[in-house]
Amino acid sequence: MEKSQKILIIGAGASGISAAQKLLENNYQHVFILEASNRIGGRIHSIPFGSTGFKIDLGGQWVSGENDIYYMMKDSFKFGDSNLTTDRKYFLSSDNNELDQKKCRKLYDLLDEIFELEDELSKSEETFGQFFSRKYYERIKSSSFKGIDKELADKMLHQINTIWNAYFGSTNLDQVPAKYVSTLELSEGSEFITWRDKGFITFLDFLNNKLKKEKYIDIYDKVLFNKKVKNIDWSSNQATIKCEDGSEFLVDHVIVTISLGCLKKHHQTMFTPSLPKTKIHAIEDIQYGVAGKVFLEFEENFIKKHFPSRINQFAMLWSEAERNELRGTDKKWLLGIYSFMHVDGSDKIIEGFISGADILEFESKCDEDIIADIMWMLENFMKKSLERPKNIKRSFWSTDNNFYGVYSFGSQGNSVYDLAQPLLKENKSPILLFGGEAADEHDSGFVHGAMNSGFRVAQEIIDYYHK
Ligand SMILES: Cc1cc2nc3c(=O)[nH]c(=O)nc-3n(C[C@H](O)[C@H](O)[C@H](O)COP(=O)(O)OP(=O)(O)OC[C@H]3O[C@@H](n4cnc5c(N)ncnc54)[C@H](O)[C@@H]3O)c2cc1C
Repeated sequence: MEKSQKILIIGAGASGISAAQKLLENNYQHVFILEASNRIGGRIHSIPFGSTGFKIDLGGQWVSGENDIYYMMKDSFKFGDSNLTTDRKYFLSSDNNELDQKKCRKLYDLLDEIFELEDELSKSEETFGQFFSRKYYERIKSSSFKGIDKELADKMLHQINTIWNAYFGSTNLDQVPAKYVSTLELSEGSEFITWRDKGFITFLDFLNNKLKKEKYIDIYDKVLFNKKVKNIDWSSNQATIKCEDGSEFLVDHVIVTISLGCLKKHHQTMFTPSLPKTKIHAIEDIQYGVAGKVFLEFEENFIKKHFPSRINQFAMLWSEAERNELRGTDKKWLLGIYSFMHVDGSDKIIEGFISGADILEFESKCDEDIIADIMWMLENFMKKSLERPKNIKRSFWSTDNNFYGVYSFGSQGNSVYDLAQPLLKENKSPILLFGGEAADEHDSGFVHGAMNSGFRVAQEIIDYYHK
């Protein structure tokens, strides 16, 4: 049975494509997507890089554990694994001393150990920054850490903080409540399952191909590109959507999947009438983070050439004095790089993941300056002159006004639930529905959270008509 209701989805990211797939699969014929940019994927952005055409991911990259995406695709796609384990990570210091890697790894492992204190985290009134550093210094007083000097411990704490900040998108771990961390659910299996040379876009292509096979419908044909929505008038029984280019649409249901960053920035002008107080409170309460990535392609396998065998990731440990010195310069963004890692399936590309506070500095510099800063740092830490990369590619999530950042974090109380609630007309018809990663109660921040939020909003419409 074909269903005639007009459904408009705003945003062609993982959430919007998943919502469209489910609705089209359920015979809703009049489904279309307005997308502000000229591409599918949103915060999934897989692009060919370097001389081999290998696809890197500037946004969502790893399937984090054996989650719903993994199970959906494991029989049809051969996943890889980045194997970013502690025993394959190498730590560098800029003074002349070779660091004792065993000691470094022992300290580094506290990253997971303290994270696993779920019960204590859930009862704590501290920020995660306070909780983590308190536990960290308590732990290293124990006899098993005998012989580890304070300076090394301080350097490692900075490295671990950088990783956590990149993970949450925070600029400072005092933004993250300890309680919130206790609510995070990790799936079984590696957190770094990869798409090898294909990129995360493979997942959206998979959803599309599934529908093409079942219903002969191409979801991508349903996307209208370069349509930036300016206003959604939901005062009548149907909603009127106005785009920046002057086009207008009259529909029965609107599914909003734009990033929390966009909602924070635009909700006041985007909705007529304004959103209810609980929704606004949720938008303001859930935090939205920043982070970045830089990919470098070298002539040779950089890690293999300069590090012991089996190493696939290296990190810079900065002393407090070095950090203070760098903070006064335009190179301060380097302090946010938590490591450079190999990219599964490519020998010549390395990837740096950058957290926080100085991301705007990173995004505002030109490629040549970014390379110069990185080479300055690497030569300083590795104490030799190094070959320059032949290609660079990096992300600009924070300054891109279709995103304003990377992912949501730190919600407290009922905010995610409130954000996810549909807004109903008097006849109980859900006129405004809210998807997007930030509106997923279990896995916000992740692609599988975005996917599930898309399936959820589609189901809300299906259920309404089913009743
Ligand atoms: C650097 C980075 C690394 C990440 N790493 C991982 C990872 O390894 N694993 C993982 O699972 N997740 C990761 N994520 C998170 C994951 O990518 C996102 O949670 C997910 O892709 C979000 O999907 P979405 O559909 O909710 O939103 P989006 O992908 O943001 O989709 C929303 C779409 O709306 C469009 N839009 C915005 N405003 C308007 C408007 N006014 N009108 C019309 N269209 C508009 C945007 O252009 C966008 O295409 C990462 C994200 C980033 C940025």
